[in-house]
Amino acid sequence: MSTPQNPVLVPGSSATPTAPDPGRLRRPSSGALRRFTANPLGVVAAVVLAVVAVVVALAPVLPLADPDAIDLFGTLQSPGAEHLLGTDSSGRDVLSRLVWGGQVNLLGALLATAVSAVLGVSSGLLAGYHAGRFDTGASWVTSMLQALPAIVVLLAVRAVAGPSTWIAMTVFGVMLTPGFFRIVRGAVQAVRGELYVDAARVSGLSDARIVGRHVLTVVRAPIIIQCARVAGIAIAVQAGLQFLGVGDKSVPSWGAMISEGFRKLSIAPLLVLWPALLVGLVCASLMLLSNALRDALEDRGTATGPSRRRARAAAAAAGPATVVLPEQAEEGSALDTATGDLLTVRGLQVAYAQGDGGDKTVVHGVDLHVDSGEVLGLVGESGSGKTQTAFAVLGLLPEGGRVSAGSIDFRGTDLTGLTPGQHGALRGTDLAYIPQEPLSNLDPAFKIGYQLTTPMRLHLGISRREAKERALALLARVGIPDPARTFDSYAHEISGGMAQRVLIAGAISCKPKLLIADEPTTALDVTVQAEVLDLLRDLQAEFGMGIVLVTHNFGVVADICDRVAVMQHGRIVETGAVEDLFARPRHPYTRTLLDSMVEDGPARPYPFDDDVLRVPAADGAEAR
Ligand SMILES: Nc1ncnc2c1ncn2[C@@H]1O[C@H](COP(=O)(O)OP(=O)(O)OP(=O)(O)O)[C@@H](O)[C@H]1O
Repeated sequence: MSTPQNPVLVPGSSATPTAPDPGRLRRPSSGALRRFTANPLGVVAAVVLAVVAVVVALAPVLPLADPDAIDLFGTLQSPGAEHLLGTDSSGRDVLSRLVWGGQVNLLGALLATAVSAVLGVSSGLLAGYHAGRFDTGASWVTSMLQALPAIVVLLAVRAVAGPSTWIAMTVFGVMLTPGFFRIVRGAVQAVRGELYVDAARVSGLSDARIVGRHVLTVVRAPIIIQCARVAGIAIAVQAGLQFLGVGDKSVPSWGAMISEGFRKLSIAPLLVLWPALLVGLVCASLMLLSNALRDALEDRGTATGPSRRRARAAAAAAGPATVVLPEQAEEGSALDTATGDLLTVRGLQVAYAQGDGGDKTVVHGVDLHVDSGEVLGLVGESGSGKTQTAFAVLGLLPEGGRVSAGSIDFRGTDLTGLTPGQHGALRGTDLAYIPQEPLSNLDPAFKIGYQLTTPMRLHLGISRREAKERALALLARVGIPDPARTFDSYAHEISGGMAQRVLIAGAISCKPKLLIADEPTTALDVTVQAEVLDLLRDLQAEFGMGIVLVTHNFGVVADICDRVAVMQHGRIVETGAVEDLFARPRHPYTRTLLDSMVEDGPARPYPFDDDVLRVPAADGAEAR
């Protein structure tokens, strides 16, 4: 198995909120609104911003004086009935110029925010989700942008492109891209390592859907917060440029008004007060709003605990309740060329590209065979290559891994010749997977019901209501005592055993032809282990599917498997019917594994004859 990944978190700073722990976040809900309205500072800030935005937007229809009308006989007037906030050194109405100036400043800030959000979020999503060269290139570009002094760049742009506020704010938006990029990239990298994302992949969801469904949910809150912060920064910088006289002087602006008021400070101190007050008020409100949003959106309550991938252990997520959909399941088969055999693996090699240009082969010429309705145990100690073999069949080898030789014949089609898209179309339908860590394979941001019904609706094109009915039926079938309640629960609200049943429900929902279960009981306590094995056995009999059960536990093999293949160092060293192999293990490695099982004791009593089970213990005495 590969090394667990740690989430890449972005260090917090005034302009850069930390990327959230995806395991901690849940979907923004009405609770977020409640938390937000409970924060008086946030509410006041939102009201202030709303009032300013509405007044500025209504400038053309409000009964305001012409902001550019010069009155040389009425300069520097104090506030009065005719000019509520007085006049400037050219006799222009200050209130009118403030309101009209807001259009330039607020729209400029909006432009900068939109540019930086669109560029930063899209590049962050791509870099975080796909990594590789784009990540390297985008990280390099954003580092370079961060190193550039924004004001100097904006002055240079002014010199080259003229005083246009829109050009300046577009460039400034590009310069603010790294903030969004780093937040999103960090969050996506953390989410990408989550098992529930692999689960979604196995359930047949496309990358775009996975990003939309699992990834954007996690980064939504920090993006909103960052938007508020960037808008505040853009207003402040814009006003600063206008103050320096490098803005567009043909239209009123807050910065230019501050500049003029500053020059007349000794004779008309109020002139600087109004625009400075407005800039301060808007910037402070944006900051307070972003803090309130952070508190409201990121306070999701109960933690589910860190859940990091155990290599690429992907899980079968959800599909339709095929207990009531046998005909669709048959039609849903992506392979039309079925033969009598289900899975035949010949000479399978899995290799990983190494930094020195060479290959590291981790699976060496594995041969396997599984018939429909047969349960094959794939046994071996940790690192023997069981999971790599299973992932090769699923088409989910981790980055850098590939099938370097051999064939995987699944119902008459060689899976090694399929494109990733074709292989993906089989996952969640003909091929299903049950993982080892059930809770980690459920997205903490979504209710169980949503996770069950979404792939169901995708694969079968059924309505939300129909999908719910089928999901409830399926939950009942796998032995969930209160399906409706579990349907409406989050992952952290159910036990590990229930989570495993939910995943089994998802895995069998498309009536798969082949189910690969990777140590499906390891994370469960002994009683629940037995129940889950019983369930698997019942479902296998009911659906007639083939099962490959990856395990290191011969007790589990004895409990449920028909045949067993023993792996060591990436090779199958022995294979045979379970009874034969238990009675007459031929390979020394198999004997060692059996001996260790005998010492530990079986998971529970074997389902077959006592005589068969007597295997020689290490000291030569018979043991079971
Ligand atoms: N991403 C990877 N890059 C290189 N080698 C890898 C990678 N993932 C796994 N391996 C190697 O492949 C070999 C087989 O690993 P695999 O995960 O199949 O073992 P396993 O039998 O499933 O063990 P476990 O029971 O611990 O999961 C190991 O030697 C492991 O180091």
